[in-house]
Amino acid sequence: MSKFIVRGGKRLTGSVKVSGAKNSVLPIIAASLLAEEGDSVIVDAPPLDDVLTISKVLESLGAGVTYQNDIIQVDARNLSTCEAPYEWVRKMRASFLVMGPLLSRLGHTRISLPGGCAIGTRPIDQHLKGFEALGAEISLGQGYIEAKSNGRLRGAKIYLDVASVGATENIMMAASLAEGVTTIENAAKEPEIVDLANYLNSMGAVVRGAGTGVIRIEGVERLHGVRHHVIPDRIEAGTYMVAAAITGGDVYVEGAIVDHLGPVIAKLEEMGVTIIPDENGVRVIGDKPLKAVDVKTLPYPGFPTDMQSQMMALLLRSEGTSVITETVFENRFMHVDEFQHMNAEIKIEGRSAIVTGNARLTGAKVCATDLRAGAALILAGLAAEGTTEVGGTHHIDRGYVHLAEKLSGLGADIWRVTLDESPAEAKEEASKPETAKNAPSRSEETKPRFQVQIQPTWV
Ligand SMILES: CC(=O)N[C@H]1[C@@H](OP(=O)(O)OP(=O)(O)OC[C@H]2O[C@@H](n3ccc(=O)[nH]c3=O)[C@H](O)[C@@H]2O)O[C@H](CO)[C@@H](O)[C@@H]1O
Ligand SMILES: C=C(OP(=O)(O)O)C(=O)O
Repeated sequence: MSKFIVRGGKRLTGSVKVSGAKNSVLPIIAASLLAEEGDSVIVDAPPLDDVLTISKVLESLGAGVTYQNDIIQVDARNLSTCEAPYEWVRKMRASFLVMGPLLSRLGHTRISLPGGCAIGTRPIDQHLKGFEALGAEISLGQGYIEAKSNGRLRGAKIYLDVASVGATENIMMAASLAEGVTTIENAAKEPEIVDLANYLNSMGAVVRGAGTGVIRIEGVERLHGVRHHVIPDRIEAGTYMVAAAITGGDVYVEGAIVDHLGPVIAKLEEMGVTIIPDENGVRVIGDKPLKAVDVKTLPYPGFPTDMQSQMMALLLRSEGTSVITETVFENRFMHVDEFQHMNAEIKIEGRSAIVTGNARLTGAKVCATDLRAGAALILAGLAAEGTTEVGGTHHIDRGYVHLAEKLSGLGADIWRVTLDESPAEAKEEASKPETAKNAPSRSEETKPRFQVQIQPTWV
């Protein structure tokens, strides 16, 4: 077990490079299961724990997976089973994204039910509704979902009750090998959907309209492996933009795609942060007092729920009172309690949080309740007086590549320590994959973690 130690008060300056997008690479790796010929080569794959998890799911299905220098290579020519085991699916909800590819390629799949998590119950009814519309028979039992089709899936018109990112992706992948045309109405429009559609199209699929509310997929008989570059992570980019603003700094976020960050940039500008975009990234300068603003999370192109907690950290430092309304997940204010340990004044009223600005944040021992909450606590720590200790680092490792290193590179006083384990933690450690278990001590995050831990068994 480890934690991040942050000593606040440093103004961040310099340049930080954004890694490949977690939420793109996960469905793209899953989609590689559709390639019956050739290897899939995925470039700019970030070395994250979630990437390891989905790779392990693919290996458990019989695919060959190697990882080196941010490139994942998948050989899915010969799959040995259609069953994705609990052991890996339980670690990460996005593992469920293998269901669409397996169903359409093999006509049968059995996957452990993904659980709820700290941010909400996260049902999968829209995924299943889509598979059923394509002709699959779905059954549930013993914690598993089974889907079977009699021959090829058949194209259908599917209206999603919620514009779910995962359901749109799963249905797009399943429909790519179906017979005939599928249309997804009220589809999610996130940039990661467009990245997946581009990937599928270069594999030989015919997907049109990704990025709009209606996606049309013309099924084909076979797909093949291709080389693909993953888009930069807009949430990681947004997190560093907030890091610059919260420390009154001047940071160039290299690789940030301005078009993907519209609502984040709009809110930062409304607060008085200076944003200077160019073709390779965006410069963020916190040179003025911060104004309070209201924020409402929405599906893309609205303000991303994955930036809500980081924005809350920043609003704590603004002049005035702000209201944050979370409309995407029903339980995504768990970080409020943790912020309160740092002297923040925040009141929850239904789906809104009333954030009192001008907080004199003080360092405290806090715990990441989910991935973005962890990042937000670190951001608050950067602006707090004294030392903040952020536990629950396994959440942060799911989605941020070398977070402490990147922030240190900007002048932050942050490092990582390994703690002695209690018996319960040792048990949890024992259930981790061998590669992670045998990892060298993470006494300080000075080395690329993923390569140290994972490469030996993957390559
Ligand atoms: C790996 C990945 O890409 N994760 C992202 C993805 O998660 P994920 O794909 O799980 O999120 P969804 O877009 O599916 O969820 C959005 C909302 O729809 C609901 N819902 C979803 C599916 C369903 O079948 N029924 C249903 O009711 C969810 O409970 C939630 O309230 O989009 C979220 C919303 O932008 C982001 O926070 C996550 O970072
Ligand atoms: C909620 C997130 O991811 P996931 O859907 O993988 O849990 C996130 O990236 O903030």
